[in-house]
Parts: sequence; structure tokens; C-alpha cells
Amino acid sequence: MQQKTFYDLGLSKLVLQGIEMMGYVMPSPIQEKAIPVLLEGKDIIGQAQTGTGKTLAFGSVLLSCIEKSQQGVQALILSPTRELALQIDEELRRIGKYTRLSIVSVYGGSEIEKQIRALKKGADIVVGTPGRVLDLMRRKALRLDHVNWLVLDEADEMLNMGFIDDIETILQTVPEQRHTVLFSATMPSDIKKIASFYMKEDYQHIQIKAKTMTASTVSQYYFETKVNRRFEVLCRILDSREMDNTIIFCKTKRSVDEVVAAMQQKHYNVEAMHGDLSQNQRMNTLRRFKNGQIQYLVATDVAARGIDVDNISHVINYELPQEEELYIHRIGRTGRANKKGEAYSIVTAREKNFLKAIEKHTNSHIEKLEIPAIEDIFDQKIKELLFDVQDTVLKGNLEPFKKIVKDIPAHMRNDVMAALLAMCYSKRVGYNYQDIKDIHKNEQRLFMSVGSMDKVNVKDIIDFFLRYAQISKKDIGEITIKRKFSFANLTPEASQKVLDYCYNQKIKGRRVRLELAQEE
Ligand SMILES: Nc1ncnc2c1ncn2[C@@H]1O[C@H](COP(=O)(O)OP(=O)(O)OP(=O)(O)O)[C@@H](O)[C@H]1O
Ligand SMILES: [Mg+2]
Repeated sequence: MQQKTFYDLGLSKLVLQGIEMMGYVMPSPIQEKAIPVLLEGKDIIGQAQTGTGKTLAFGSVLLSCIEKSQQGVQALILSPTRELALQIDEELRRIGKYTRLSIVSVYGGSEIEKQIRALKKGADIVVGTPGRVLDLMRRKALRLDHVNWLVLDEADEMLNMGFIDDIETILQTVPEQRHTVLFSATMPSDIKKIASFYMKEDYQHIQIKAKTMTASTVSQYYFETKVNRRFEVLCRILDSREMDNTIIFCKTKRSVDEVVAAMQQKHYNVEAMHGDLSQNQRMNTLRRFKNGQIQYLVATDVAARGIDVDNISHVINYELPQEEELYIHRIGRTGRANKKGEAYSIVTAREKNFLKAIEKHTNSHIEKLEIPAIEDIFDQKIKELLFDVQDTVLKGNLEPFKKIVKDIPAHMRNDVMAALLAMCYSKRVGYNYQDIKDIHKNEQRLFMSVGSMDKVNVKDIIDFFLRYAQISKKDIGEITIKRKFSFANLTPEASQKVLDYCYNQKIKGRRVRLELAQEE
């Protein structure tokens, strides 16, 4: 059977024009199946893997069916987060570019007055988060009595405990004679039961069956490590791989902040994303991430559902999520619209069982990888360096430098080139190659020492700091070891270096404390 094009589905001419402008030719499987049924007027639960175009599946139908009228809001789309509401709004505007329907999005953390004014001007479609929708209803700025289409995006999340009361209240004011449309990549059976309660009896569950529940284009791996080595493993992954945009997920806001601070100390281009940040900060961060100004985003699960950034090459679970479903949504931020992506999870021995449960639940294979070695980091960084060299050659304007090269005796050029590479290398990674090898060797010993105060091998630690901070023994005066360490008489720069190091490795706050005291 020949695959259908968008023209075969029954969408309106203006919507087809919009889709054409977006550059899409073939509908995805969920679009092909769901659009005709929705156009017939049936209620549906649409379930398909992450990144397979569910937004356009419902968006194109709403925009085809709704006609401009003065009656009030005709469609309400609810989403669990502000970012997602805004993203749906943007996608609808692209699809509906030629329809002249007015779309207003409403979400918390943003000036309500502005949203009230926008609604007053007349909205055909409203996209919003439940909290803000309720608020606007109570202020009588948003009336839902002409709503004919109700869409719950990320339906299972919306019908979950956290949102259900709000959804119930909203539903009581939406006319019963309406189309109810639910979409998500996941639909646990207990939630499906709740869902059916809100839908017409003859609703259809349209499910695009795939071998796995996780996106087929995402390869999944895990690294096993000890709890206190998580950050080190994260850095090794980041340093040994070629990555575009990458999202790193943590369980709590606090660990997001900790990871971001530690990464920034190491000069990664990284920002945080979680619910405690202001709406402006969140929007700003997401925008900069989307246009590539930020390479790494460390986030809680607020960024797990629905967020569509097209150049995310990797997702890393710094910590596993609470639920199996969330794993599916998290790693679904990569491998979207048929692109390839990779997902890594950093797990401890204790979490292995849960990882196995995720594998079983999603019917996917999560392959174990060895923690990247220093040599892997070396290979990757040299590759990046040589790439930059190539770029510089292409850009040209090297005449003054070429003159110098000419003067270097031929038999020395190899050495000089190697030295130049070594210099660039140490600049790029912060230390020279031999040193990193030693640091990592000692670091392991240090980590072992961290656990038990009594057995700390003081000499190892001191040697290690001497090497790292590139200071000589004479820079250090007395070292007192009581219940705390005290490095007396360090030069301020040396102190700073040691402090930076401690901070990086998150020894700070653990049982070993290094106290740096200046001479009195
Ligand atoms: N027919 C199509 N051809 C190519 N790209 C498409 C098509 N339909 C949608 N897309 C694009 O694919 C990307 C993913 O779509 P969308 O965000 O709707 O996925 P989703 O199924 O809702 O995923 P999630 O479960 O993560 O919310 C978007 O950038 C969208 O514009
Ligand atoms: Mg979606």
C-alpha cells in the first residue's frame, strides 16, 4: 500500500499550506492514523513514541475544524509545563499561519494582566497550564462555555494525582458536548481507566505499536559507578564524546544546582532548568539552549515531557527518575523526528534493579559501557583540536606564522608540532596529559579515603594536591591533622587552586574537610 501524504488526510487547504511551509511531506504514523479519525469527530487517546509529531496530529485538526467566530474560545489545550504550553503555541502558529485564527497561551510565572488583555482581544484557541487557566476562569477573564475541543497533551501526566483536581474543575465548566482528545507517549492502564471516564463511550485508543516504548532512534547505555563518583563519571562521558546539545537529568532541584555549580567550575557551558527559577530565566535558558548558545542543560523532570529541541544529541540520566514512564519521556528528548540520539544512565549497584525494571517495562535494551578512560578523553580532545586546526587553516591569514615555521629546521618540526599540540591540549582540558593520568590515579585513592577518616593516607593527599596545584613543598608550612586537615601557609593562589579542586570534586560538605589557613 502506498504511503499517504498530508493531502490524503482531509485537512483544510489553509492548514495544508502551513504544513507545506514547514517542509513536511509525509505524515508520521500517528498523524496518518489519528487525523482522519479526529476529523470524523471521534474522541481519541493517541499514543505514540516520543518525538513522532503528536502535536501536529491534533494541532492540524483543530486548525482545520475551527472557524473564526466572535463567540469565544473554541479549543482549550492543556499542558503540564509552561515551556510546553509555549512550544505548542509556537507549533500551532506555524501550522495555522494562513488560517487567521487567534491563539493565546496562558501560564504561570508570567504577567497575568498581559494574558487577560490578550484574551480580551478574542482568542479562538487557548493553550495553557491548568493552574493559570483556573486562575483566569476565576477572574472571569477566560470563559470556556463555547469550548468544543479539549486536548490534554501529556494526558497521563495531566490525569495523574498532581493535576487531577484542577482538570476536574476545568472540565466542569467545559460543555459536555465536546471533542476530548488525549495524547501521550505513555498511558499506564490505571490512568487509561480514569481517562475513559472523561471521554465519549465510543472513543478510540489509537496506538502506534512499536517494538519498544522508548523512541526507536535512541541507543541506550549505562555506566555503573559508586555514588561519590557520579560527577567524575559524568565529566568523563562529556569529555570523551562528541556532543551537540545535551540534557542532563537529576532527581531534585538541589542536585541540579550542585551539578551546575561543579560543571561551571570546570568551565562547561551549562545552565540549570528547574521549577524554582523564574519564568523569565527558564524561558531565556531554553531559548539559548535551542539556539546553541548553551551546550549543556541540567534539569529536573520539568524538562522531561514534550520539550522539542531539534539538535539534542545526548540525554544523560545523572540520576535515574522515580518512575519508569519518566525514563521514556526523558530519553525521548533526543532521537526526535527520525534523527538519531544516545542516552546514558549513570547508576549505582543499588539502582541496577530499577534499571532492569525499566528495560523490561519499555522492552528495550540498555547496554553496559565501561567508564571512559583517560585515553578516550585524550582521543576526543585531540580530535576536537585537530578540527579547530583544520578550521584555522581554512580561514587562512597565516602568513606571519608560516614565516616562523619556515625558519624551524626540518628535523625539529615534528617536535615543535608535538609541543604546540601539547600546549593547546593542556589549555583545552586544563592540565597536561601526563598530569591528568596521575590526577585520576590519585583521585581514586582520594575517593577511597573520603569514606573513612581514620584511614586517610595523608601523604597521598598532599602529594596529590601538590601536583594538582603545581606548588612545591616549601609553599606549605605546617600541616596539622586533628579531626580536620589544616594546610597552613599556602600562598593565596595555591589556596584558591586547592579550594577550586575541592569544590569541583565535591569533597566540600563531605566528611573530609580541608582547612586552609594563612600565616598570622
Ligand atoms: N510529518 C512530519 N515530518 C517531519 N517532522 C515532523 C512531522 N510532524 C512533526 N514533525 C516535527 O517533529 C518534532 C517532534 O514533534 P512533537 O514535539 O510533536 O513530538 P511528540 O510526539 O509530541 O513527542 P513527545 O512525546 O516528546 O511530546 C517537531 O519538531 C515537529 O515539528
Ligand atoms: Mg508532545
